[in-house]
Amino acid sequence: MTMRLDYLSIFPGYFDVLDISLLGKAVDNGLVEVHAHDLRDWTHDRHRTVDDTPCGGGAGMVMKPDPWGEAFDGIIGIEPDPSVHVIFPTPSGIPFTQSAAQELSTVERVVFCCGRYEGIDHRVIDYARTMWTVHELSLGDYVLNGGEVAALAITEAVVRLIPGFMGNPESLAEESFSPGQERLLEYPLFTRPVSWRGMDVPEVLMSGHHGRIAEWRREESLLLTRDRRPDLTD
Ligand SMILES: Nc1cc(-c2ccc3ccn(Cc4ccccc4)c3c2)n[nH]1
Repeated sequence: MTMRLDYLSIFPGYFDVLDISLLGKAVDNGLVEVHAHDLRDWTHDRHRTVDDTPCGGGAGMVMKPDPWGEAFDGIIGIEPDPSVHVIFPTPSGIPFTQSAAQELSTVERVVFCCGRYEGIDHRVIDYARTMWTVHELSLGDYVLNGGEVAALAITEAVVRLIPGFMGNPESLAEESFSPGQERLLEYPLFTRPVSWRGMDVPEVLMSGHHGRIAEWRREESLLLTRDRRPDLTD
């Protein structure tokens, strides 16, 4: 199946990068179809206005609902369709996780709504919820200037899980946060040269003793996880 990805933003150029590298390959082999749209194409005033002052006062500007509604009508349609997944990256969203990426990788159509300013008029999200399957997602507890970078990160996490996308799917299965993997951080990786600037690859990895190597890797993962992500060891 081909996944269709749409991006609505006042900076559609952010998504030119999707034509490069692995994602570009996914586009070439028909796994995904990418369409970026400029929200200002659905404005009608001379200044192509997309924002206004917040009702109730407060700092900054809020994105007007009208352009979003007209863009939805033009890009998605006016009939409800729960098979369409609409994603609003937002600092107040639920944390985006690998399991959410896993679920989204089976969806046929995803529309990213990338806000700017202080955010989007809430009626836009409320309207979208009456029409499609909506996800308000946060990338983490840090503040971005808009939804575009979050949309790119979510896209990469999702598209790489589409069957047929990654050359060797077994490498996906081994990754941290993959289903079935207990949530451990990745052990340290090494490759040739064996000695580099006075530092050697741990001998066990050169021993050819697969049992000992697996044991060393597990121990390293446990130590790293306990040290950096005690929250994962609950
Ligand atoms: N995880 C995550 C997501 C975002 C995010 C997503 C979309 C938007 C749209 C406007 N902003 C700017 C903003 C900054 C602070 C408070 C409110 C809005 C956004 C930030 N930041 N961090």
